[in-house]
Amino acid sequence: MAGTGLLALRTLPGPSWVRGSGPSVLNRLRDAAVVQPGFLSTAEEETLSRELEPAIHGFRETEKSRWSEASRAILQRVQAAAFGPGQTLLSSVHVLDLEARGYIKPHVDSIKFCGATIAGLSLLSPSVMRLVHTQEPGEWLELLLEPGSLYILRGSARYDFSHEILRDEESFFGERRIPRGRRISVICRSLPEGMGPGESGQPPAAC
Ligand SMILES: O=C(O)CCC(=O)C(=O)O
Ligand SMILES: [Fe+2]
Repeated sequence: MAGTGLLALRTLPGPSWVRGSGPSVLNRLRDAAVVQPGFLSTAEEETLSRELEPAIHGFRETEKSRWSEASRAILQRVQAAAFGPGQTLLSSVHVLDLEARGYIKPHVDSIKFCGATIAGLSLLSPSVMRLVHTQEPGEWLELLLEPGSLYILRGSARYDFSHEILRDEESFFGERRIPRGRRISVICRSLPEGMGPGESGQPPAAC
C-alpha cells in the first residue's frame, strides 16, 4: 500500500553520523554536508598519523605541500571523493593539531581564499562538528567525525552555515558523549572559482 510505504519512508532513520534541527535542513544539506565514516583504512590512518604527529609537534597548525608517496595516494583519494573535475585545489594542505582541550569556534571559511568545497580527514580522536545557519540560528546540523572519517562541506553547507568543532565539555552527539582527545585534521580546499593555481596568493593558515 502506497500510504504505508510513505509512512515507513518518513520514519526511516537517516545516516548515523548526522543530526539536525529538523527534516528540512537535513534534506537541504543532504549532498552538501557529508561524512564518509571509515574512509581511511587502519593502515592509511597510521601512515598519516606517523607522518604528521612529529611534523606538527609543537605547532597548532601548518600548511603542508610535501608529502610521502603513501600520503599523496591518500590525498588523491580525497580529491577524487570530494572534488569535481573542474575544481582546482589549493596547492598546500592544511594540517591542524587540536589538543584534547582545544576547539574551533564557529566561522565560515574565507570566501576570498577558499572555493566551494572543503574536505577534511580526522585522525586520533572523534569529535562533533556543528553547522549553524548564519541567518537562521535555529537551523543546525551536527556531524559525528570518527577517526578515519572524511567530511565534505560544499555549497550551502560551506557558504550559509558556520562550522565549529565542539569543546570537550560540549562534545555530545545527541545523548551520546563524544570524549575529545588530541585530534589531527587534514583539510583540502578548492580554490575560489575563476582563480588559477598561480593566482592564489598566500592564504592565511586558517583560511
Ligand atoms: O579541523 C577541522 O576539521 C576543521 C578546521 C576548520 O574549520 C578550519 O581550519 O577552517
Ligand atoms: Fe573552517
